[in-house]
Amino acid sequence: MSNDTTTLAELMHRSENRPAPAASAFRNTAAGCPVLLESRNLFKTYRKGALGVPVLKGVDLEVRAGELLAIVGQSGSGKSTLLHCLATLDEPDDGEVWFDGMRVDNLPRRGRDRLKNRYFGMIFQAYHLLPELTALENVLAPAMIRHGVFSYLAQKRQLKARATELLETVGLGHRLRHKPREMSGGEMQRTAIARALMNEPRILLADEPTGNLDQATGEGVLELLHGLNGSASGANQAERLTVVLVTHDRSVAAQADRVVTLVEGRVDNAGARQRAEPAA
Ligand SMILES: Nc1ncnc2c1ncn2[C@@H]1O[C@H](COP(=O)(O)OP(=O)(O)OP(=O)(O)O)[C@@H](O)[C@H]1O
Repeated sequence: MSNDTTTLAELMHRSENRPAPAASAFRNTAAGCPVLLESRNLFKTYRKGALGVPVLKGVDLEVRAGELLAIVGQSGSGKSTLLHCLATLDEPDDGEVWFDGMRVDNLPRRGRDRLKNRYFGMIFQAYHLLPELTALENVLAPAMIRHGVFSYLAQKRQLKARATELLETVGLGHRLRHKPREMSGGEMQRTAIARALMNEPRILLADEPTGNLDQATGEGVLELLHGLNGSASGANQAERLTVVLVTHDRSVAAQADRVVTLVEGRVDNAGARQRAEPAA
């Protein structure tokens, strides 16, 4: 059964049996926004038989709390690989990933699973909903994993109310009992967004969330992500949800606070663009 009061430090300490890093590991940017998620000199090569395909070639990236960061680049430049490494879904060959002042790339599997379930909300191009579950059950799934069976059952009424509210927030109050095959692409992606929010994540990591949607539906999903991030509505930084968005669509990226471009597995610093610092 999960322990909800577990802090990230405890999670790492327990998993690795070593002391939590010093507080100095938590760095601040010039704008006063703490770095929430960070890659340091990340390398990743995919192996195909004797052949190696180097995909990430030393990526340094800082994601600041409260910002909406877009990662762009040509097809094959390594965007999804980088996002997957940041989300600890994939392991880099070299380099480090830090979340909220903790090194997380080297956590054992169980620690990574807890980290993802508790702190990261993932959104994928292909939705990745469970086909046999209704929209409501899909949204509840991360809560079942987080709390464990007995604790989940004990709080089922409250959790169901929260999942229902989230589906209402994404405009799907009328689709609670629909299964994925009974939903449109936009509805499936909205369900996936509600699911990503269920455990109140610190950060949303979205991999081409509009890639399978027509333009109007995609714009609706983006509007939703912007609303969740809160910068467009002027929410103060503490209230904002950090969002990292991988996209090949420049018009999508144009609406982000900051854009990082990958070119053949490296960050193109010359192409960096910043719209505005999120206000402290
Ligand atoms: N599991 C894998 N095994 C082997 N090669 C892979 C694997 N996953 C990705 N690649 C290769 O790594 C490179 C980068 O892939 P990645 O999906 O990160 O790029 P991308 O920038 O997200 O591309 P796209 O915009 O087309 O989705 C590609 O050349 C791809 O073929």
